[in-house]
Amino acid sequence: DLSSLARPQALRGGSTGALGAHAARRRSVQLLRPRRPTFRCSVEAAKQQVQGTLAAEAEAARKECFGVFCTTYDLEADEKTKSWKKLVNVSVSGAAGMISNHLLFKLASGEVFGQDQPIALKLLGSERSLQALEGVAMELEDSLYPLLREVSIGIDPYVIFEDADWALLIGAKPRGPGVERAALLDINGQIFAEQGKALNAVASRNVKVIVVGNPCNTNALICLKNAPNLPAKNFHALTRLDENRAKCQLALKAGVFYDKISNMTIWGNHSTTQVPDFLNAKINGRPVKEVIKDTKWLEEDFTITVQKRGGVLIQKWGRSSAASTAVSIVDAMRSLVTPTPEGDWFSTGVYTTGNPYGIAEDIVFSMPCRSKVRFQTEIPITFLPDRSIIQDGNLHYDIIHTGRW
Ligand SMILES: NC(=O)C1=CN([C@@H]2O[C@H](COP(=O)(O)OP(=O)(O)OC[C@H]3O[C@@H](n4cnc5c(N)ncnc54)[C@H](OP(=O)(O)O)[C@@H]3O)[C@@H](O)[C@H]2O)C=CC1
Ligand SMILES: O=C([O-])CC(=O)C(=O)O
Repeated sequence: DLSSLARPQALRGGSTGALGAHAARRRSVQLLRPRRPTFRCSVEAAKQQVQGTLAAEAEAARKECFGVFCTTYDLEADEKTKSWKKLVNVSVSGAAGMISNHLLFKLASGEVFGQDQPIALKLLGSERSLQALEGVAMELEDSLYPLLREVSIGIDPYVIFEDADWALLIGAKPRGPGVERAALLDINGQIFAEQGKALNAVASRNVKVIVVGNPCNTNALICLKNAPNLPAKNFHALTRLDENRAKCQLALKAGVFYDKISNMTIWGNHSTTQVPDFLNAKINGRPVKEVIKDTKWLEEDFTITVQKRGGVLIQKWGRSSAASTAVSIVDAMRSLVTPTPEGDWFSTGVYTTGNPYGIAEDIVFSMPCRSKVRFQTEIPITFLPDRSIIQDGNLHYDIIHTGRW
């Protein structure tokens, strides 16, 4: 039914309607399927009953899909796409914010999942950001990413997190100059309680959650505690930016390119209390202390530089890191879905229960992890503490990833 395909664009109006029609042709619709049924929470359903207007219908249509992304397609009918994997649903909160503005385009380009993985982006905003969110979705339309098959925008986490395979929880107030991240807890904590409940209710049972909004360790804990039906091991607090910063500083001091730095652990919180572990890190496969003889620099300057890097950046730029954070989210996701190179590891904030390091139970704490991918389907990531790999004080914590990536 072509009329139902065109309808959401016509209702939304504006110049993207024409682009939608163009893109529908470009994608050469071979097989038409009915549109997916619209999921509405009871509040929204009640609102629409009361209003009963075209505007409400347009709103509902817009929450389901956006513009050109309402076009139906059949990947199997096209030679180029028929070997592609099943669509992956990625929900992103704070989607109109600075970090997302970098991240969404990386996700859509295939940087994380590869060139045979089509993707649906479900973007969560708020009343205040809905216009901006439309702008973001329009830019995604205009980018013509072949892998980006669906985009929906909305303000209800119960809608946007439905069937999410990944939830990237970015939406939260950032700090300003001179403020510690922990001070954001009063404002931001509640967001993650609500979003945890929503994930618990509607996300894929195997959803992987990366909490970015600060203070991210505590927010991740709040989130997982509100999602008791999801595996706690699937929740992560983003400390990959700290790992990347630490690698950069070691490379700078050693005079090597940063790809020579490995085994970099960030222990603890994404805060000024974190411990970037130079004792177990390596440069060209050698312990850092064999390469960098300046112990004072390692023990004092290096640690403080990494701990305070975010704050210094805010002082200089007037706002917090956005592009490098987006890069680190991509790195963190890629590390979860690809086998970690032999002997190396990466850092992520994980739920500590059952950890092999003696870290207090029942918190979210960054530690070294490894990922093993076995290409099986729909089996959750499992953390298996493996004491046999603990050598020479190089502790790490295995993630056996058996998802479909
Ligand atoms: N873990 C890490 O390594 C890093 C974490 N961060 C954190 O990520 C978060 C997002 O940063 P960034 O994208 O730069 O921020 P932006 O201000 O650009 O966007 C944040 C989004 O969060 C939403 N939000 C929810 N509540 C509030 C609030 N009370 N005040 C303002 N915005 C709110 C807004 O979206 P809407 O209106 O749609 O809800 C807004 O668009 C921050 O908490 C920041 O501290 C930043 C860098 C690194
Ligand atoms: O410093 C901030 O507030 C933002 C952030 O978490 C970082 O850049 O590490």
